[in-house]
Amino acid sequence: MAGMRVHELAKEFGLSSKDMLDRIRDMKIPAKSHASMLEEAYVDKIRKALEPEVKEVVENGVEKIVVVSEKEAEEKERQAEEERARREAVEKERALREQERARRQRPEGEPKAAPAAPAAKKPPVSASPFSGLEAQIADAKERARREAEEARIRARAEAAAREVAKKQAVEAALRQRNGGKKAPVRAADAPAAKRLVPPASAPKRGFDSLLSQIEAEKKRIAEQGPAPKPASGRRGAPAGANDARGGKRKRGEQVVPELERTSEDDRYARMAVQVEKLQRDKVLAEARAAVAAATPAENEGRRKKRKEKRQAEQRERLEMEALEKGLDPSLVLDDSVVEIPQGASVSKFAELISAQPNEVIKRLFMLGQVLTLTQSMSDELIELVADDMGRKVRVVSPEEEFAVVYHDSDDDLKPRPPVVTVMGHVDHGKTSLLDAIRDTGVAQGEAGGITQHIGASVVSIDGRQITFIDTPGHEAFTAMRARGAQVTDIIVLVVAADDGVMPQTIEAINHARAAGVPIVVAVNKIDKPGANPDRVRQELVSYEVVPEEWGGTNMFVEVSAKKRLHIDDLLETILLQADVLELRANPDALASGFVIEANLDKGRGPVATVLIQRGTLKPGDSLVAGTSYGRVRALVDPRGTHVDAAGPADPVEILGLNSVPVAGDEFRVFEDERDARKLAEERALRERLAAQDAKSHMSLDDLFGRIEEGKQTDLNLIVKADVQGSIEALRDAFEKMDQSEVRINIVHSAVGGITETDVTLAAASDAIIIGFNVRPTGKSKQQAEKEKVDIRLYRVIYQALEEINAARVGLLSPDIVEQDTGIAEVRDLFKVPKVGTIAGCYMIEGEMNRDDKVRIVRDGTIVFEGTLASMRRFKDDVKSVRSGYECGLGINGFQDLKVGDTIEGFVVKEVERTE
Ligand SMILES: Nc1nc2c(ncn2[C@@H]2O[C@H](COP(=O)(O)OP(=O)(O)OP(=O)(O)O)[C@@H](O)[C@H]2O)c(=O)[nH]1
Repeated sequence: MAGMRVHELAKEFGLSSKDMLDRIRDMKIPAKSHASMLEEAYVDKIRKALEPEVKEVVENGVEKIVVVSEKEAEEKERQAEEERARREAVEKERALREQERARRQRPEGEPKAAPAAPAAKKPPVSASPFSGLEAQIADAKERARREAEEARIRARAEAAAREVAKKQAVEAALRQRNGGKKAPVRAADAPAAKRLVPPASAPKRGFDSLLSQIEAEKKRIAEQGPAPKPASGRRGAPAGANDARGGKRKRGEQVVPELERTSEDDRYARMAVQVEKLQRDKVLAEARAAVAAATPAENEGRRKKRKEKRQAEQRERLEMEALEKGLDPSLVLDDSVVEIPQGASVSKFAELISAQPNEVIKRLFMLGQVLTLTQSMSDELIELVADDMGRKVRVVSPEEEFAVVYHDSDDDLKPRPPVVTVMGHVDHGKTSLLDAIRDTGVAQGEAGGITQHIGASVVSIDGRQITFIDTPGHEAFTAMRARGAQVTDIIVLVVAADDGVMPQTIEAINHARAAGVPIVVAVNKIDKPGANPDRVRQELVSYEVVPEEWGGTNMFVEVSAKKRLHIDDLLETILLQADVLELRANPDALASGFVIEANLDKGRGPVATVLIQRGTLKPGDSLVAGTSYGRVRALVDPRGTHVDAAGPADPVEILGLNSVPVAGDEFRVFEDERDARKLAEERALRERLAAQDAKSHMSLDDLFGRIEEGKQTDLNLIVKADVQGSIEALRDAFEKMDQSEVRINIVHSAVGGITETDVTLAAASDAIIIGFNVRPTGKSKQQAEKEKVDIRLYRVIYQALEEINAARVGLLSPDIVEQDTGIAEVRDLFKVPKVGTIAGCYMIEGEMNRDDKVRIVRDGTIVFEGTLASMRRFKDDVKSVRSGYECGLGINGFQDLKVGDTIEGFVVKEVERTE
C-alpha cells in the first residue's frame, strides 16, 4: 500500500489535520504540514497508535446505540401496555354506562342489583371514570421526564466538548508563548476534539479541577503574561504526548510536558540541559558523598571518638580523685554545681553564681549577717545563701584546689624503707628500745625518761634502712592520723615482760588496728627476773594479737633494751614484715609528705622535721607545709648531717620556712614558688576564718551557758609559744585549774611569734594573747594597741599561770606590768676590745632610756633579757634615744647579737589593783 497524506489520515480518524500533525510529531514521525506524504510504515504506526482511541470512541458509540435501542423497546412495550390498559378501561366504562341506563329504565320498587351497590360505594381505581385521564397525565409526565433527561445528556456532552475546546485553546496559547513556533488554535479546531471525548462517560471530577486550573492559568496569562507555571496534570492530554521520561518529575523542575512539544530542537535542547543538570547534581551529590566518606569525616569520626574517650577518662579520673578525697563524685562531676573557693568574698561569690551582689548582701542580711562586698563568707554562709538562691555550690578548700592525687605507674615505683612507730605503755621501755636501736643514748639524756617531742631516726641493718618515728604517746599518733598523716607502715608494740598488757598497750593495739597498720610485738625487759614473755603472748591473744608460732599473724621478738638483747632480731623481723607489705614509692617526682615535728630554733629560725613519702626533696625546692611556705635552705638528716637530697621514707629537717608548721601538716614541693605561697596564704586565711567560726559558735554556746548558770564568765586565750611542748604544758595546767567560775577557752594555739592574724583573731573572739618566750612580730603590736587587744608575755610557765589565776579570780589586772619604752633594730655589729659586741642600732619606735631593761628578740622569740651596758650616739654616752635616731647599744652579759635582732626597752611598773 502506498503512503498517505496527513489530512487523509486525519479524515480517516475523524481528526483535524492539525491534531493529526501534532500526534504525528509526538510520535517523532517527520511531517511538516497537512499535505505531507507519510510513508506506509509511518501510516501503520500512526494507525496502531490511534486505533485504541478510535475503538474506544466507537465502542462508546455502540454502547450508546445499544442503550438507546433498549430504551426504545422498553418505551414501546410500555406504550403498548398503556394502550391495552386504556382500552380495557374504556370497555369497562362503557359496560357501566349500559348498566346505569338499564337501571333507570326499571320501576322504583324493583330491588337494586346487589353487585352494583358495592361497586357504587367503592369503585375500583381501574373502574374510575377519571382513570383514562390519570393515565394520560402519567403518560405526559413520563414523556416530559424523558425529554428532560435527553436534554441533560445533550447539554453535558456539549459542555464537555466546550471545555475540551477551551483547554486546547489554552494549551495552544501556552505553546505559542513558550515556543512561539506554534500557531494559535483556531476556534474552529475546537469541535474536532469533541469526537475524541466521549460525551457522557468522560471522567468528570478530575477533569473539572483540571479545567478550573487551566481557566485560572489562562486568566493569569492573559493578565500578566509571565512564564508558565508547571502544568497541573496530564489527564486529558493526548495519549502520545505522555511519558518521554516516565511521567515522574521532581518538584521544582521547570519542564512542563506540554511545553516540550514546541519543537524537536527546543525539546531536545531542554532535555539536554536537564540531563546535564541532573548529571551535575548527581556528580555533585557523588562528590559530596565521596568527600563525606573521605579523610575529613574519618578524622572527624576519630577525633570525636578520641574526644569521647578523653572525656570518659577525665570523668573516671575525677570520679576516682573525688572518691580518694572522700568527696561526693556526683557533686564534683555535676556541671551545674558551681565551685566556690573557700573564704570567697561576697562579690566573688556573687560573680561565680552569676547573681547581683546586692541580692547576696540582702540574703546575708536576712540570715543575720551584715557583710560588705569585700568581706569573706564562711563555708556555711556560702552554702546557705546558694541554697536560698536555688544554686548548687561546692566549697573548694585550698588543699582541694591544689590537690594532687598521685598516680604513679608501676614502673616508677621503687622499693622503699619501712617507717616504724614504737608504741606501748608508760615505762615499758619505748625510749630505751629506740635508744638501743639507734644506740645514741637518748634515754640517759632525758631526766625523767618522758619523751617530750617527736623525732625520727634512721637505722641500717644488712644495708637496709628502717625509719623510726618516736612519738610522745598515742595521742600524737592519733592526732597525726586525724590530720590525714598516715605515715607509719609498722607499729612496734613494746610490752614489758614483767608487767604484761596494760591500758596503754590496749590503746596502742586499737590505734594500730584503726590505722590498719601491722603490729610487731617487742616483749621487753626479758632480762628482768620476773619476766614472763609467754604470759604476754597469752594476754595479747585476747586482743587478737596472736603470735605466728600460735597460728596468728603477729611476729613476736623477745628483747632487752637495757641489755641490748635480740635488737638485731627485732630489726630483722621488722624488715621481714616490711617485705610482706611490699612497700614502694616513686622517688623521681616533686617531694611530698608530712611534717612530724616543727619548732622555732633560736639560731636557725623555723625548723620542720618532715617525712618524705614520695619524690625526692632537694635544697632550693619551693614547698608549702600547712600555712608555712618557703624555699629549702638546707636539709639536715637525723644525724645532723647536711644532705643534698632526701627520698621516700627519709626523715629530714628542713630550714627556710617562713613560719613554724604544725606536726601532721602535709608538705608539698611546688615547681613555682608563687603557687606554694598562694596555697599557704589561702590556708592561713581559711584557718583564721575557721578560728572565727569556732569562736562565733562557741560564744553562742557560752551565751547560753551564762544565761543558764548565771555568773559564768569566759576567758578566751590565744596561746603562742616557742615550742609545742610549752603549749601542751600550758594547756595541761589550764585543764587542771578550777573553772567553776571562769571557764578558760584556748581558742587558738601555735608555735611562733605573735602575728597580726593572732591579733585579728583575738579581737574577733575577745581573747587575750598569751606569749610564752615569744614576741609580737611586724605590725602586730600596733594592731593590738589599735584594737585594744591585751598581749601578755611570759618567759616562764609558772608566771603565766600565776597571772592567769589572778585574773581568773576576779579577772583583775596584775600587780606588776612591763611597760615598753622604745624598740631599736640592730643594723650593724662592732667588736670593741675589752667591751665586747656593740650593736649599731636604729630606733624604730618610742624612746629608750639608758636605765631601761631590755630584751633581745630574734624571729619573734626572746633570746635574752637584761640591762644595757652602754648607750651612745656617735662617741657620746647618752641618756636616751628617740625613734628615728641611730645609736650604739651594748648589752650586759650578752655578746651573741645578730643583725636583724630587735632590742626592746621596757620598765617594770607596779599597778594598784582596782579592788
Ligand atoms: N631491766 C630493764 N629495764 C629496762 C629495759 N628497758 C627499759 N628499761 C627501764 O625502764 C624504764 C623506762 O624506760 P623508758 O625507755 O623510759 O620507757 P618509755 O616507755 O619510753 O617511757 P615513757 O617515755 O615515759 O613512756 C627505764 O628506767 C629503763 O631503764 C630493759 O630491757 N630491761
